[in-house]
Amino acid sequence: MVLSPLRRSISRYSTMDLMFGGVTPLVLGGLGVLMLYQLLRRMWKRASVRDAVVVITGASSGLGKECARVFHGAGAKLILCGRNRTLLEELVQELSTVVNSNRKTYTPNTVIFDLSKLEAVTCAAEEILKCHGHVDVLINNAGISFRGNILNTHVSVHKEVMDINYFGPIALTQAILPSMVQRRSGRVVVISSIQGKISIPFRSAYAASKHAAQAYFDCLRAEMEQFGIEVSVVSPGYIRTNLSVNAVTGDGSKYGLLDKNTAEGMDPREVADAVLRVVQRKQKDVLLAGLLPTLAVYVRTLCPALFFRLMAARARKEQKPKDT
Ligand SMILES: NC(=O)C1=CN([C@@H]2O[C@H](COP(=O)(O)OP(=O)(O)OC[C@H]3O[C@@H](n4cnc5c(N)ncnc54)[C@H](OP(=O)(O)O)[C@@H]3O)[C@@H](O)[C@H]2O)C=CC1
Ligand SMILES: CCCCCCCCCCCCCCCC(=O)OCC(=O)COP(=O)(O)O
Repeated sequence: MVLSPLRRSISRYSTMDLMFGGVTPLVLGGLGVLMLYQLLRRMWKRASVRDAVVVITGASSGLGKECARVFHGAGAKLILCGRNRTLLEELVQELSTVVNSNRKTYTPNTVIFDLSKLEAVTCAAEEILKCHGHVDVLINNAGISFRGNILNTHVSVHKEVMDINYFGPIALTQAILPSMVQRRSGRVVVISSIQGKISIPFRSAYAASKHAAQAYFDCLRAEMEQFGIEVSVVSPGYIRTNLSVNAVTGDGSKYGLLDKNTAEGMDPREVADAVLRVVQRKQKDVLLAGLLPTLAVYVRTLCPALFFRLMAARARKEQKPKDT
């Protein structure tokens, strides 16, 4: 189309005017307002854990112990759970001596029980509720891992891992939920794993228990929303703890070794800080892992055939000496 010189200059003028005088500042201004709104919304949405009653299972070591330190520092009223009374009492002692000039801190309570014993879990839930009359945040952190070839694994071992990583936490959650529902308030956090999203060879019992937990807590999130109760699933990659040392093998014996991946894993303190942020920001489902494990989760979803090939190759390469 050929424009007359006058119409060309009007058209050019309108375009320039629209870009620099009209639309651009409007768009930029709009974006600025939107960003400010999002920032303020995030700040308003933040939940404080100060004075909140926070239950942490598996607080005697590793990630649970670091969560205890971080949530204590943030001013939470802690109820620390585990089987090892001595380790938990040492932690209470340590936390009681921490001086925090910024905010009031509380001496934690402890509740000792074995997650694999369902009656003990029910009694423990009653004891937990008696501490402060309610629970604001339940962090299902305790867990055990597994090392073994499926061919040499007793079904009783699958059951043991499932009892500790799945049935125990869901029994505890269900025992505490009614009081949360009554108060129309509360948050349930579960420390799952990247292996709740993908399954890698020689981890069958562990990966299965973490997948089960992911499914259960996703259902719980949907069912609890109407009562104002929120659910967070946190899925970390390797963390530098005793998880591999405490892992169980196919015949039920302890694995007892610190794996290289675990030794080179994330600092538990950083993961604990991230768990605090998950609670404060009310995040629902969070991956805490490096590029490769995160990529693996996407490849498993988008290109499963490739993922299965990679895992089969890994299985051939990584036969554990204990399994041959
Ligand atoms: N380390 C890692 O690489 C990763 C860990 N995770 C998850 O983090 C969570 C914490 O593990 P982590 O700190 O690494 O490992 P640790 O072995 O250091 O800690 C495990 C905790 O679970 C408790 N626990 C184990 N069995 C039972 C039981 N039968 N009843 C009650 N408590 C029990 C232990 O306490 P006690 O002995 O006193 O009973 C201990 O405090 C687990 O759920 C794990 O799956 C997720 C991804 C990566
Ligand atoms: C073409 C691109 C392909 C990319 C796909 C890459 C596939 C690589 C596989 C990576 C596997 C990551 C496994 C991570 C496992 C993990 O972090 O687990 C956390 C734990 O719970 C550790 O428990 P464990 O008992 O196993 O120590």
